[in-house]
Amino acid sequence: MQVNTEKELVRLRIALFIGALIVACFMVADFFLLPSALHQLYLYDRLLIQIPIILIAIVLSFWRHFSHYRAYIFTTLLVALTYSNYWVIWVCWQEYQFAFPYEGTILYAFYCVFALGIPFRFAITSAVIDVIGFIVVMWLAPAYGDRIPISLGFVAASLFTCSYAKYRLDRSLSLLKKTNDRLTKLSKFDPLSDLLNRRALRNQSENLLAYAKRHKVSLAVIMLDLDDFKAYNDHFGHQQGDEAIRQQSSILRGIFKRETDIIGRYGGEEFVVVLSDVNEEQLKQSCQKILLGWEETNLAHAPNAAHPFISCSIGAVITNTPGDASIDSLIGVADKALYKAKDKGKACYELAAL
Ligand SMILES: Nc1nc2c(ncn2[C@@H]2O[C@H](COP(=O)(O)OP(=O)(O)OP(=O)(O)O)[C@@H](O)[C@H]2O)c(=O)[nH]1
Repeated sequence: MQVNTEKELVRLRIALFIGALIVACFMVADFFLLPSALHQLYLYDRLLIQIPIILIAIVLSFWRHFSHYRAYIFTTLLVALTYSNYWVIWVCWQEYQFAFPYEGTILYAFYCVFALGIPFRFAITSAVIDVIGFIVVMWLAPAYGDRIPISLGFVAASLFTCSYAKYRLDRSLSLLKKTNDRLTKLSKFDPLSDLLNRRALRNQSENLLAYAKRHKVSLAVIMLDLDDFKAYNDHFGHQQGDEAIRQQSSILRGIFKRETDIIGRYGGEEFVVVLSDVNEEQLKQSCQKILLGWEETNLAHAPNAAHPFISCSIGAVITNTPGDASIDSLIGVADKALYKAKDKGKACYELAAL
C-alpha cells in the first residue's frame, strides 16, 4: 500500500483527526452513562491513551518512511485502540461491576480498515487479534453476562465481514489498476513492435525538445524505413513481414538504451528515434550500428529486392540549437534525408545539414 501523493497524505491526516474527534464525541456521550466514580478512569483511557495514540499516528504521517510502514502503523493503531477499550471494559467491571450497554470494537475496525485503508492481510490479522482479546476480556470480566455468546458472535462476524469486504475492495481496485495500466499501455504503445506509437512518440519528443531547449543541449532525429518491404511481404508473407518489424524494434532497443532515448514506430515500416545531448560523431556511429544490426541478422530478402539481405535506409538530422527547431520540422528534414539514402541505393544512412 503506497501513499503516492501529498494530497493522499493530507486526506489521511484529516481522517485521523476526525477519528480523534469521534473519540472525543463518544467521550462526552459516555459521560451521561457512566457512574461518576468511573469518570476519572474513563478520562484517563480516552485522553491519555486513545487520543494520544491517534495523535502519534498523525505525527508519524510526516515521517519520510511513513508510506512504507503505513499498514503496520494503522494496524497497530487499530489493535491499540481496541485493547485500550478492552482495558476500560475490564476495569469498569472488575472494580465497579459496570457494563457498557454497547460494544465499540466494530466501529474501531471499520474506521481503521475503511477510513485509513488497512489492507486485507492486516485487517484479517487484526480481526483475529481483536477476537482473541474479546474472548479473554469476557473470560476475565464477564460484563455482558448472558449476552456474551451473542456479543462475541456479533464482534467476530462483523470483524470478519469487514475484512472480507476489504478483500473484495482491494481485489476490485487491483483489477481496475491492471485494466488501467493495460489501457495506458495500449494507448501509448504499438502492439506489434512494442515501441511508442506515433502519438506517444510525438508527445515524448516534444518533452525531450523542451528539455533540450532548457538545458541547451543538442537534439537529433533518426528516421528509418525497411528496404523493399513490399517485396519482402509479397515473397515471404505478412506474418514474416511482422517478424522483420519486431526485429527492427529489437535492433533499435539494443542500441538506444539511455533513459532519455525515444524510440517509436512512426507508421508502417517506418521508425523514428529522438536523442538528446549527442554529437554528430555519435549520431553517425548510431546510424552505423543500426545498419550493422541488420547485417548481423543476415535475414534473406526477396529475390527482386535491391539487396540480398533485409536492410533499412536511414535519414538523420542533428541540431545544436534546438531553440530554433520544432519536432515536425526535424522529422521533415530527417525524412528528406531518408529519401536521399533510398536514392543512393538503400542500406545506408544520410545525415542532413540544417
Ligand atoms: N507485414 C507488415 N507489413 C507492413 C506493415 N505496415 C506496412 N507494411 C507494408 O510495408 C510495405 C511498404 O511498402 P512501400 O511503401 O511500397 O515501400 P518499400 O517496398 O519498402 O520500398 P522502399 O521504401 O522504396 O524500400 C507495404 O507493402 C505495406 O503493406 C505491418 O505492420 N506488417
